[in-house]
Amino acid sequence: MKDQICYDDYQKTASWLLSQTQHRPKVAIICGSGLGMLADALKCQDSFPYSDIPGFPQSTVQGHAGRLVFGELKGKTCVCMQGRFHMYEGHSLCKTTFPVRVFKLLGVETLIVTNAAGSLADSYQVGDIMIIKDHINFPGLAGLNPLNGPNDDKFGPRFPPMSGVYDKDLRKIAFDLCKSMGVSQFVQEGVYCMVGGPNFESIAEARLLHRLGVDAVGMSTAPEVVVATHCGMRVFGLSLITNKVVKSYNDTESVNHEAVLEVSKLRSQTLQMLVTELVSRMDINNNTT
Ligand SMILES: O=P(O)(O)O[C@@H]1C[C@H](O)[C@@H](CO)O1
Ligand code: HPA
Repeated sequence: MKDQICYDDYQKTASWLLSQTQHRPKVAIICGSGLGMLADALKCQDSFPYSDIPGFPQSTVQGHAGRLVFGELKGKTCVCMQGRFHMYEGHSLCKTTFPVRVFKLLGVETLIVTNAAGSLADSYQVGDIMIIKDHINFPGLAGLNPLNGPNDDKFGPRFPPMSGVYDKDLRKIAFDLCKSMGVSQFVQEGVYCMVGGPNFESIAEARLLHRLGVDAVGMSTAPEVVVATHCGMRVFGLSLITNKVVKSYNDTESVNHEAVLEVSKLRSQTLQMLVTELVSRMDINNNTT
């Protein structure tokens, strides 16, 4: 896939998908590392390996199956990415966010992003679910932004605001749902920070992020959210805290990807239930043909 992607490229992929499925999703869900089971809750599935979808990038990370799944969650039509694209895989940011613009052209209005993340906040525990209140896009601050290059006005403005991006109403609904599900003791709300990866943080880096007010750190999400916001989508995000980031030179533990995937499994049912109930409460105009 080429690095400069134009409107026609997104359009071709969207048209192909619309010709292959009757589903017309209003909600898109991106599954984080080890969180692909979110798609298992979809009823009446049509699924497509990324390798079969014209123009789609390919997933290379363990825990990211590489399948686009269409289906219904409690009667609401959704499309779910089982596997996302990360900058550290060698994809340009245009490629990592390619599906988001395709979703826009499919008619998607709300994007739900999920990820596995390490916690910096001292009060967080492994297995906590963090409702994302805001993000720090470190690569973005350093000039690595998926919106770099000529702006396509068909998608959105040259200088999109990024304040208030994570929808307040959806966050409130999610909180209330967690209370009614009896899981609020391990639900947090906080700031997610994207770093480039693929290495985990050094202790000095972890301390820097902690001082900056970061609650959880990961290697994705921010570029997808920037592109979704640019094209006018509503955004909701969840981080699953899979590890505590090592902040002390006395700490002998270290993180690894396998441990991240193990913790993801542990909370899979709760996350699935939360996302399903959240979607079922969304005010969306379903039209499924
Ligand atoms: O796709 P996400 O952000 O959930 O993946 C996280 C960040 C790295 O890709 C990986 C590290 O274990 O998990
Ligand atoms: N750091 C960065 N990304 C991550 C982590 C982490 O500790 N855990 C899961 N993804």
